[in-house]
Amino acid sequence: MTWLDLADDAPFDAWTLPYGVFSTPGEEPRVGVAVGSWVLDLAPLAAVEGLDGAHLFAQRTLNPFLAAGWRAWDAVRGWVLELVAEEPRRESVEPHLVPLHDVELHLPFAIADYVDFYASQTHAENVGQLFRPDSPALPAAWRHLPIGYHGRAGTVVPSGTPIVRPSGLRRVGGAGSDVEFGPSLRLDIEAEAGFVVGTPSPLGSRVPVGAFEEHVFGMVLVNDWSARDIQSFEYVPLGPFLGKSFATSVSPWVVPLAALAHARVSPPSRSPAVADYLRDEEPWGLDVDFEVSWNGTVVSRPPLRDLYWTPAQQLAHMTVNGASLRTGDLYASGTVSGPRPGGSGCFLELTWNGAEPVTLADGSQRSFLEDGDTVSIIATAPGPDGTRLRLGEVTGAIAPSP
Ligand SMILES: O=C(O)/C=C/C(=O)CC(=O)CC(=O)O
Ligand SMILES: [Ca+2]
Ligand SMILES: [Mg+2]
Repeated sequence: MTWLDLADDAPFDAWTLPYGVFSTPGEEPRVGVAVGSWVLDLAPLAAVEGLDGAHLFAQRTLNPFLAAGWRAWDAVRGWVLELVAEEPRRESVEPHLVPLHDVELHLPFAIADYVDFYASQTHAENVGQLFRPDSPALPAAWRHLPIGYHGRAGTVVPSGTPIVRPSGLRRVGGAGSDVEFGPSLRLDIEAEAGFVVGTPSPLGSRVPVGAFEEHVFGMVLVNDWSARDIQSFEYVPLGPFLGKSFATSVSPWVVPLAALAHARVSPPSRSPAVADYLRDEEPWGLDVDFEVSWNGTVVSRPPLRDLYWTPAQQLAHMTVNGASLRTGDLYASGTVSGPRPGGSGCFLELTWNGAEPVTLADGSQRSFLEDGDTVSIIATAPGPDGTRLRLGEVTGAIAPSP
């Protein structure tokens, strides 16, 4: 399938071909595609090949390429697939392969708006029980529409950025205790899939479920860091605010939707029947498996396939009121927690709000994040011919409160 010599443990294969922004010492950041253990430097290669639109790659963000639309995305992916598949191209391609370990990776696109959903039924039921023990586990609207909130686009950071422990007002001793200001004592993660909008839509128009592939370019891995103590004190009635806006990490490589063709599955059946604008004819459930490591110990494997609302429905919902889309909009699935044990997408659920700490490989116990802790989230999905694709990694370490 490729003339490249790909090690079994290489970060990527010759099919996923994710896009990112990289730089080498002394050179400007620019667009590349990851293949095996290399980055394909697209701008000079496109220039050599006389490709239309080579300028889209000599850029510090993916946004110009994202804005070029789905025909351009398809054409460039087709070209890159040829480059790595056809032996006669080897001579012209090889000079433009940069070893991944020699590059610095940047935020891949300038984030326009950031939305976060709440689409995992298991997660919503668990958080409902923990935060609102006297109410039904699922909010009344949950099965009718994909519940979400608007996050803070300016604090979306690339994988590897240190996460400074946030401070805020919270009740240290639980319900009824005094309100105190200080560093969060319940700092958590949320493993999510993020979807990247390429093609914008005008204000006042709706994007139907069926137009998902025309507007959304691809997927990133997201860690929506969450300060549970700050969040649970502040969130009624407007939802998450400072408990989540301090940082959201994304993986540096954007996996095009086209690479996920073999991962598509039917979403779970829904009852009651969904409103017309949310009806999905094409299955956009995704069989992506996440793996969450805490200081190197794998603590959970959340599955995306059970997500109640697909990214296609989330896009239709975000725009049904006429809200416009912009190139670079990011919307995340919501915490991915599977219905079976071992599938928790956050530590709030994994440790049942700290009541059931986990033991890491070094023997230490954890309920929430301590300073110096590192969390890494990776994901895989089915690829062509029974292969398993690696979809990258999002990682971050906790820095102490200043
Ligand atoms: O139910 C709540 O009050 C809060 C829920 C969350 O913290 C989850 C959230 O950010 C959305 C998600 O990731 O599923
Ligand atoms: Ca979230
Ligand atoms: Mg966040």
